[in-house]
Amino acid sequence: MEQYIIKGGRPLVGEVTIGGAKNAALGILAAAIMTNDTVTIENLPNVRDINVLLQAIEGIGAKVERVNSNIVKINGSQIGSVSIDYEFIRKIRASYYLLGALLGKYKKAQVALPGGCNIGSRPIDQHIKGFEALGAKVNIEHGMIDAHAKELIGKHIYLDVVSVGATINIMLASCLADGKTTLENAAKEPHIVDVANFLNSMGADIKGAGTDVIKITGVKELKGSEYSIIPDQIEAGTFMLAAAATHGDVLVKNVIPKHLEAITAKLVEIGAQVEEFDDSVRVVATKRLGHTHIKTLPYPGFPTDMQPQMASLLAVSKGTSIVTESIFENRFKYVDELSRMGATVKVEGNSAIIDGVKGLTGAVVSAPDLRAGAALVIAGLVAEGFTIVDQIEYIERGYEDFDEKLQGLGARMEKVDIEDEKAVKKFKLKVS
Ligand SMILES: CC(=O)N[C@H]1[C@@H](OP(=O)(O)OP(=O)(O)OC[C@H]2O[C@@H](n3ccc(=O)[nH]c3=O)[C@H](O)[C@@H]2O)O[C@H](CO)[C@@H](O)[C@@H]1O
Ligand SMILES: C=C(OP(=O)(O)O)C(=O)O
Repeated sequence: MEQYIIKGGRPLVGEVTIGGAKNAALGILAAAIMTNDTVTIENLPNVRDINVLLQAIEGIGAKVERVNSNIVKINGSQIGSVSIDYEFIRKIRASYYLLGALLGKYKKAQVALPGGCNIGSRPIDQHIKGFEALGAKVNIEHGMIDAHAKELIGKHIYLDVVSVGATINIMLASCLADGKTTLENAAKEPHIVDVANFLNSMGADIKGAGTDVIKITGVKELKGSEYSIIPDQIEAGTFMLAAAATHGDVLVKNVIPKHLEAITAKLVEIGAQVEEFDDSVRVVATKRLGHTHIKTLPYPGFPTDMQPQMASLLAVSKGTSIVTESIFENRFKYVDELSRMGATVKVEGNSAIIDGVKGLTGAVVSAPDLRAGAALVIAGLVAEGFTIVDQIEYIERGYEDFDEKLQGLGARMEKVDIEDEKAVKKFKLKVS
C-alpha cells in the first residue's frame, strides 16, 4: 500500500500534459471488442480502471497487445465467453459497458454488477430499460446481470434521468441492432461524443451525439479502426484548480478548451486569470481568490467529478461559498478530512457551505474516493507543513502519474510505501 507525502506551501509553476479521458476510454475499450478486426487505440490513459478493463477483456479471450503504455491493439475475434465474473471487475463502474458491447455483438452477456466510486446508490435501471426496449431479457441473480435476446430491434427510448453510462451502453447495444434507435434525454458529455465517434469510425451509424437526441441506425457488423482518445477534461480541470489554489502559473497542455468552459468560467468569476489557446489553457492566480456558488449538473454544467477539487479551492478562498451536489447523494465524504486540515465546511443536505480560511495545515488524511482524493492532494499542496494522503489507490484509478506530473510543476511530494518510515523521514529531510 502506498501513500502520498506532501510538503505544501509552494505555488505550482510550469507546464503539464494531460492524458486521454478515462471515461471515454472505458466506453471505447468495450466498443473495441465488438468487431472481429483489430482496433488500435491511442492516447489511452495508463490508469488502474483501464488496466482492470483490459484484463477483463483479455479474460474472455480478446487479444490485447500493449504497444506502449498509451497505445493498445485489441482483437475481439477469439472471444470465447460472454460471462465476466471476476472479483476485480466489480471494482470498476465501466464493467457495465461490457454488457452493452457483448449484448450488441453476441446477443447475450453476463456481467457482475458494477462497482466504481462509492458516491451514491448508483442504480442501473436506465441501462436495463434500454436493453429491454431493444428486446433483451434482463435478470439480476447472485450479483450478476444476465442479458440475452433472440434479436435486438431498434426502438424509441426516453431516459428518465440523464445518464452517461446508460447513454453509452444503449449506443453500444443498438449499433448492431436491426433498424433505428432514437435515444431521447441522452447525456451530452464529451466522452459520449468520443465513444460515438469511435463507433462511427468502426462503421456504426450514430448521429446526434453531444445533443440530447441520439439516432442510431443499426449496421450488420463493425470493422477495425485506429483512434485517438480525447484529452481528459477532469484531469485537466484538476490541474487548473491546483494551479489556482497554490497561487501558481500553469500551462495545461493537450486539452480541448471548450470542454473546460464550466471550470474556466468559475475560475474567472473568483478572480483567476485563464488564457485559452488552441489546445492548452494557462491558469494564473496571484492572490487569494474569491467565493462563488457551484451546482453540479450534467454537461455542459459544472461536472460532479470536479466538485471535491473545487471545494478544496474554495476552502482557502475569501468569503462563503455554497457547493451543491445534484448528481450523487454521497459525494461529500472528503469534508471531514478537509476539516482536519483546518477548513471550515458544513454539509447541509446536498450542499456544502464553505467559509474560506486563510490557510490550511498539513494532516494525515484518507482519500475516500477518486476525485475526493485529488481534492485532498490539492489541499495538501496548499497547506502549511506535511500532509499524508493515504488510500491513494482510489486516486490511481483515474490519474496517470499524478505525483510525477505535480512534481514537474514544482510540488514537493512523493509516493512512498505506507510501511516505509525511512522514506517518509528521508522526504522530510530533503524538503526541510
Ligand atoms: C465510468 C464513468 O464514466 N463514470 C462517470 C459516469 O458515471 P455513471 O455513468 O455511473 O453516472 P450517470 O450519468 O449514469 O449517473 C447520473 C445520475 O443518474 C442516476 N442513474 C444513472 C443510471 C441509471 O440507470 N439510473 C439512475 O438513476 C445516478 O444515480 C446519478 O444520480 O458519469 C458520472 C456523471 O457525470 C460521473 O461522475 C462518473 O465519473
Ligand atoms: C466517479 C468516477 O468514476 P466511476 O464512475 O468509475 O466511479 C470519476 O471518474 O470521478
